Amino acid sequence: MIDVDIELTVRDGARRFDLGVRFATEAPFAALYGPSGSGKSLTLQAIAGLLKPRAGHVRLDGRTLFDAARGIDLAPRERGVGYLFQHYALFPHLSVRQNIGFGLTTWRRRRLTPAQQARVDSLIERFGLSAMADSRPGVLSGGQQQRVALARALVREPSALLLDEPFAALNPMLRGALRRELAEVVRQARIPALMITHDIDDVLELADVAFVYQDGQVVRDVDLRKGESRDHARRALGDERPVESPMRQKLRHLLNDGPAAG
Ligand SMILES: Nc1ncnc2c1ncn2[C@@H]1O[C@H](COP(=O)(O)OP(=O)(O)OP(=O)(O)O)[C@@H](O)[C@H]1O
Repeated sequence: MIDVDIELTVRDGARRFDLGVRFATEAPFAALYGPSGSGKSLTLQAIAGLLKPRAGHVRLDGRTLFDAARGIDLAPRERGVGYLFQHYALFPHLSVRQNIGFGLTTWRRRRLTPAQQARVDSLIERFGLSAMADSRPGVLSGGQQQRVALARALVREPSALLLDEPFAALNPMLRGALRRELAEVVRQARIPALMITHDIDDVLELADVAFVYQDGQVVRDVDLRKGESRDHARRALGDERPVESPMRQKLRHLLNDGPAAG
């Protein structure tokens, strides 16, 4: 269960941006959907504790991470959330193994305990990264880099996963396959995920519920589990593009995802 109700303002010279959003859901996979610059990343940063709202609260599974009125503001490390950054933010000078283990180290203690090392190894195996565990991120494909970033986000056994445009760095050919992979990882980890995206197909393929952003506010929420048609969901999400013909849809699936079933 994630419950967010926050107000914050950021300034950049004479420019200011006001964010005032409120949403709550028990859905395992929620999306924050909206145009560029509408406040999605600021929301994720506030949930992770990287930005401090001036008012409101953030609750996760009944735990209060932030509450302005009660003076609660947990440090990012204490919040128990995994963060997958846009473009992954892997350390180029560290190996895959060191990147994954990084979240478990501190300034004072750089070496992992045997138990922590075992956890890193199990993630390396689970994500199919054994052959490249000692390689640096620069030599990996986009999909492999995403897996390293996901393993790093999960290494501290978080109670929620925050995903900032998880497919932004990938070419369209890879997106379909990696959406399925991400869905499987989130299902296996049994923790709720909150994903931000401005790609409507990410929402339609992955999310149970979507909160639609506009100018720093949530203007609509859309329940995608109702079993209504994709076209209906598209319209509810505010997608004005003309509806795709079945032939074009099939072509797009063939191009992105390989042969369609049936
Ligand atoms: N640290 C900051 N200081 C000042 N302004 C900021 C800061 N971070 C974001 N902004 C501004 O706040 C607004 C919302 O930014 P945000 O990154 O949340 O948008 P977004 O919906 O995530 O967009 P995108 O999909 O492009 O990532 C933008 O106008 C942005 O320029």
